[in-house]
Amino acid sequence: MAGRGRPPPAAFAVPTIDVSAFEGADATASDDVVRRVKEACERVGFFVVINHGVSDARARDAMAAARGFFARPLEEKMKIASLKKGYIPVGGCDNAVRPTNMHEKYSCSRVDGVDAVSDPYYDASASPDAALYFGEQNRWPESPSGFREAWEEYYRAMETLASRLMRMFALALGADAHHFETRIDKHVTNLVALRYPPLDLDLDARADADADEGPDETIVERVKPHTDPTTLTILAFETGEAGGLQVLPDRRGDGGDASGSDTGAEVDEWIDVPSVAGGLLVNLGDVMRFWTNDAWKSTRHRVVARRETLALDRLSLIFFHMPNYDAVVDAGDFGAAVVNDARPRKYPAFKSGERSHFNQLMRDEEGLPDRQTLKEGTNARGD
Ligand SMILES: O=C(O)CCC(=O)C(=O)O
Ligand SMILES: [Fe+2]
Repeated sequence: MAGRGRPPPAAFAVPTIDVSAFEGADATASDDVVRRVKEACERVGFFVVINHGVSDARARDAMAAARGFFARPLEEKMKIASLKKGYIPVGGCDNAVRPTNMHEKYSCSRVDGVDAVSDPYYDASASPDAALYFGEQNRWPESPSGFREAWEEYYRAMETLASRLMRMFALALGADAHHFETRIDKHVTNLVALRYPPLDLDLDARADADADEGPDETIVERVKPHTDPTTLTILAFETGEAGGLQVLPDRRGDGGDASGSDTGAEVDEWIDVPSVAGGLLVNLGDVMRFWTNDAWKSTRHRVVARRETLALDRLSLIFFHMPNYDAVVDAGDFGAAVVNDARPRKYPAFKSGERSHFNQLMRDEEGLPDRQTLKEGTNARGD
């Protein structure tokens, strides 16, 4: 998939960042990791991390467990059906971002700490917010055996990695490394497995034989263009390859090039996400975009199948990191680093939960058929 068409200008390529030196003995090397992460966040909002501290086996085991679960009979899977925490079959829910006939899904939320009912934050009877996030328990498949353990371990590994990334972000924004700690220590993150079955479609019947630079009829969107509502999202792919995941860098505004050159104005093409052995793909979501007053990108992405990948049975494992639902997202936290004469303040502070994927309020206010859907050329994201 990579290598189709022209390579993206360097400013928009998805970089690979070795994060092993972060918080290590060599302060200069650690600073360098932060500098590279900052650059990626400003330019493209996507990067691949390597030497991230999550063993390959963790991801492999969680993937294998998901694959094993999806292979179970439908009646068995439906025993743990749930829109929020559990199974959704192919065709099982109305979702404008992910066409529902193109995937089945399993998800869980927090695996530790949520039983602390003495803390009203977790007590579903204490507030509508608590009920929204903690009114339902995770639903674990009975088979394959070891599913729950594999997922819990992976979830914890993702929590650790997300916290590390958030420390990098804090430093990159000129704040104390622990700035986000009290805003994410009760996070409401979902871990989601999406299985996209092979598609039985005849693309040639839809378009001319030459599909290479072709119009949209030559591809099928397994996931439509959207931004994530998250702080950050961490993706792993079963084959190690992104398999059709593409990004559309934002060419509005400052174009993403810190040098002020015009590369930003040139890109209007979807860019294939590179495959990097042992890498995990990280992207910023809307929460970080709001938190940085648009200095950082929450970049549109989608998943496509082309003729040669229609038969691919694709599996992705996605950690949609969301802060505490009561965390205040305020660009003022970072002072002149993100709010200055050249970049006047765009958003009032808001509580993270007001814009989360479980919350339908913004969707209505923004007139969206789906809260994640972006309409070209409009302020559909609430700005
Ligand atoms: O499955 C994937 O690779 C990405 C899906 C995605 O972007 C999403 O669900 O937000
Ligand atoms: Fe996404």
